[in-house]
Amino acid sequence: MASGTALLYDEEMTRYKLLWVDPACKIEVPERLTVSWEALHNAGLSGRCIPLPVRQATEEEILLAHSQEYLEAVKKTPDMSLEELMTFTQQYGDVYFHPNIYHCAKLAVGASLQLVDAVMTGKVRNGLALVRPPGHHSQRSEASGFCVFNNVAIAALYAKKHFKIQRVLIVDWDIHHGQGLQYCFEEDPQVLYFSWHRYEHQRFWPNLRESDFDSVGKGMGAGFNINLPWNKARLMAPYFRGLLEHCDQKCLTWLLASLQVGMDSSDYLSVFFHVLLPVAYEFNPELILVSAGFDSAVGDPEGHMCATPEIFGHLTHLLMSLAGGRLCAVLEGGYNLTSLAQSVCQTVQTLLGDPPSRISGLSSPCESALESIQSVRAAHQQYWVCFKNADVSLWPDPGTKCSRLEGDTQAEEALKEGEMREIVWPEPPSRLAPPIRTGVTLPAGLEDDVLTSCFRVTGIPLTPNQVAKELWHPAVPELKDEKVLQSLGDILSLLKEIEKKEVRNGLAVVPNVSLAATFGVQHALTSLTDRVLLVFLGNEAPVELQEDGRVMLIQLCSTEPVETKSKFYVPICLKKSSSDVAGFLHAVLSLLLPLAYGYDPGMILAVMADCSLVGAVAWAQLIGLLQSFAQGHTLALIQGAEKEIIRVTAASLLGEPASTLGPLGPPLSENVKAVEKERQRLQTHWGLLQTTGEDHP
Ligand SMILES: CC(O)(O)CCCCCNCCCN
Ligand SMILES: [Zn+2]
Repeated sequence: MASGTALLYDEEMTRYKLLWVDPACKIEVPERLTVSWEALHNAGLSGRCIPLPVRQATEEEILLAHSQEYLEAVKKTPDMSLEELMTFTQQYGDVYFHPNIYHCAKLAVGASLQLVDAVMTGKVRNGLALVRPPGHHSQRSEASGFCVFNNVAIAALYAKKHFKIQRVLIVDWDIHHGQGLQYCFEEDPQVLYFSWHRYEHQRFWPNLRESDFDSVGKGMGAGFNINLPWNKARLMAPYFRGLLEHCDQKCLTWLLASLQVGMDSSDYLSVFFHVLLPVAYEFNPELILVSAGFDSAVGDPEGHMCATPEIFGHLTHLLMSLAGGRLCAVLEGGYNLTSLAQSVCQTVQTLLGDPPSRISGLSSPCESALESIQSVRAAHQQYWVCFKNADVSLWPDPGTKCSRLEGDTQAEEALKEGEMREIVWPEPPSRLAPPIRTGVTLPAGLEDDVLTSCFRVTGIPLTPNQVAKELWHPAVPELKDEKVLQSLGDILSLLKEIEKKEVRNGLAVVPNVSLAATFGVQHALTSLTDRVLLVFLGNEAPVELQEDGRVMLIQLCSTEPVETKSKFYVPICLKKSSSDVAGFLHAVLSLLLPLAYGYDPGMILAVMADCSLVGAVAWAQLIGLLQSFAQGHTLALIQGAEKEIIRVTAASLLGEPASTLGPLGPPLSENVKAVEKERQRLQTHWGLLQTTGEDHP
């Protein structure tokens, strides 16, 4: 199994810059690379990566995505005078040339291809290419938006050609629409292109009608282009204009705060749960390319978004469950040197396997984001079975100009200038990863190769009255069984190792999983955290739930569950769940993940009481996704000695990417209905469950 994270960087790519005055281009500066590289170095992250040399792309490689005449034209720029460069630049939009930019553009492509080689040959598991110029706006015969060659487009075409892969997912989280990628792959069903971008009903650059959600791809490529437009824009009502003239800095700050209309982490995660991940799992990619633009982070002069840098640690982690973890991230935009550097570090730290930091204060997606989510799901409903049962009342026709009050550019600029001075955000919390990743307690005789890299933990068996004290549980005969008392002692020592931050997560194979789960929850609540998420696969849920919210129980069962009104008890009844992998996944993505992010637990207990409910691969996928939470503090409890389940659980807890679920059939409609019913019931309590705007129930 491949391991290791590649990091590609060459300071040669800092040796070009804007040589004349152009307000549109002044933000694309060499320091973008140097601050990112230095931040990775100072955080001790670059030292944990595998450095790979960049190289110049060959002409043949560039011609995969660009025309000969365009290449010939760009080839002439190194010998051009300043005037000739300015004239040459005029023919394109929002981009600039420099005598050394052709050289750097070849290095940016070459770095991307080196990364694809290393990942596809298994030399590394994943990696990041820190490059400039960026690429996702450049087209076959045209430079655009600071881009000269389309790094990620060439990487995808190169991967298809040299590694014979047939399904590449491109995730473009840059705040601008990568129209160059859309044009390149819109008829290609082998490359699924997903982009979110500021759109504001076509008022935001590059102001293209085809950046809207109804551009779904063409011909054979229909369904393989997903645009998620962000349409909320600051409403510069004319009466603000008057106010501005009398506005001092304080009032400007207040005004900005009330206008701060960028999207935040709740919006981003909702799009992952309800749009990108369902399609990505159904597409079942063999490789993930990320057009990693960080102008979608807070503080960026282009993006004006509110999501703080740690969100990129989560977005990266959620994507690492796909394609067997083969993920190549290539830098695109990002112009606030502080949030750019922090976001790059968050991304690399997750690629290295460190647990994402807890994200608190998530709420629900804003109304505008819900409109976009609903519109995209409706537009793609005919192409992806995961949206088959989505509420389809299509949002206003695409491309409608919302009745926005026209912006007042002078005031808008004033706001922006003022705004840039005002935005501050907390440093991302440090993400300590304990020295030992996985502790394991299991009955003797269950040796297995993967378990050797776990840390064996054996506790002192509990005495019956110790249990009576620790366990608010009616005394049951099992509590006399010395195997049970031993396993409770083992769990106690595992939890203590986690509590002491010696161990990140743990696996216990137990004789009685219900007692173990009850004991684990109660001990975690007394010594580790005030919120435990218990994910229980089996029909008899162990714990009585106090409605105080200190435990959230998500129970996957096969028999009709009890009716419940509780917002902390979520029974998910799935029929034939072991064969309906798509139904299981739908429950995980549209219900379990949003709930867990909204609940923000300090500990996760993942309990497999009944091995027949889901297959080993689906369970391993779940264990991987659950490590997004609680700084990776996951305790898996398994009853019985299903060797395959034990092995995949340990492998996933150790950070091995779960193997892919393979092509997914349509989910059983009764299972989708059961999940949708729960989602409807709970979405007023847990906002991340929402997928539609208010007006459309
Ligand atoms: C890689 C990238 O997507 O970040 C490039 C964005 C280009 C933006 C051009 N317009 C700039 C207008 C200045 N206010
Ligand atoms: Zn951008």
